Amino acid sequence: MSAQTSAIRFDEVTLGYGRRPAVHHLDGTIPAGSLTAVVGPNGAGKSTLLKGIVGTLKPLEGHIGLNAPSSGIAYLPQAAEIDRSFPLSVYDLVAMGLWSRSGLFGGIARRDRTRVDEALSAVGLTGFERRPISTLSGGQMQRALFARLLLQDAPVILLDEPFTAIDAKTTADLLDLVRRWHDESRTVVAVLHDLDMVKRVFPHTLLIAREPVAWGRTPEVLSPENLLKARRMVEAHDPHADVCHRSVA
Ligand SMILES: Nc1ncnc2c1ncn2[C@@H]1O[C@H](COP(=O)(O)OP(=O)(O)OP(=O)(O)O)[C@@H](O)[C@H]1O
Repeated sequence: MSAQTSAIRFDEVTLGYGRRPAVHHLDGTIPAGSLTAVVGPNGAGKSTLLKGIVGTLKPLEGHIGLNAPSSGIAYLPQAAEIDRSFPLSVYDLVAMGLWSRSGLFGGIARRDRTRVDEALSAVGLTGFERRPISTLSGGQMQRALFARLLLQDAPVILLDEPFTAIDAKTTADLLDLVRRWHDESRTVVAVLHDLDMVKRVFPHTLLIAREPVAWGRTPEVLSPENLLKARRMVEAHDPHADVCHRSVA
């Protein structure tokens, strides 16, 4: 897949809640097959950005173009947004990854059962099939959610803080899956706070602080000057500001 093909394109996008912008002046592309980290201080708009790409949040202004149908996006929200009290077994949670192909009532064929078993094995959860998800540890739950992503088989994968409060072994195992997706030329975008991990694993980074601060190759983006600028921009942000109509430079 050509690195020049765009998977996601932002045209002067503003995303927000009500009329309050959370992210604005977003203009640029995420190339197909790229592995991009989204970093920035708390409240910088990282989760908002992913919601805009998934389509659960419509832009207040501008346009987000996807080079794939919305069913071609697999999205892992922050752990806090996932309701684990829902009475669901690990097997059923993971098998939900097949819905985009089988449909809600399509039933699971024998071949699909093998695929669910393989996904569970790939994340080290063989033997957990019948466990209610409410009984899983945080790390086991994250493994199950990655197994579901595996089955979704999507060309674009969005991960919101996938390794927060996850131990080193689980993080290493799940990072291997991220690398595998990248090797398979999928487009992966992950919101992360661990800058050492970003430098080690993610070739491209978008640093945001309510608007892009820097976007490009990770070593240049994560300069001390850019990180300081991002922190200051978030601190200086006026939470009551309305949509701003700055013209594009
Ligand atoms: N549902 C909502 N309604 C109103 N405001 C919201 C909503 N969700 C987020 N915000 C606000 O939008 C801004 C950006 O939030 P967002 O969650 O995107 O930041 P973030 O960079 O992901 O932060 P963190 O690193 O803390 O997860 C914040 O000021 C937040 O309070």
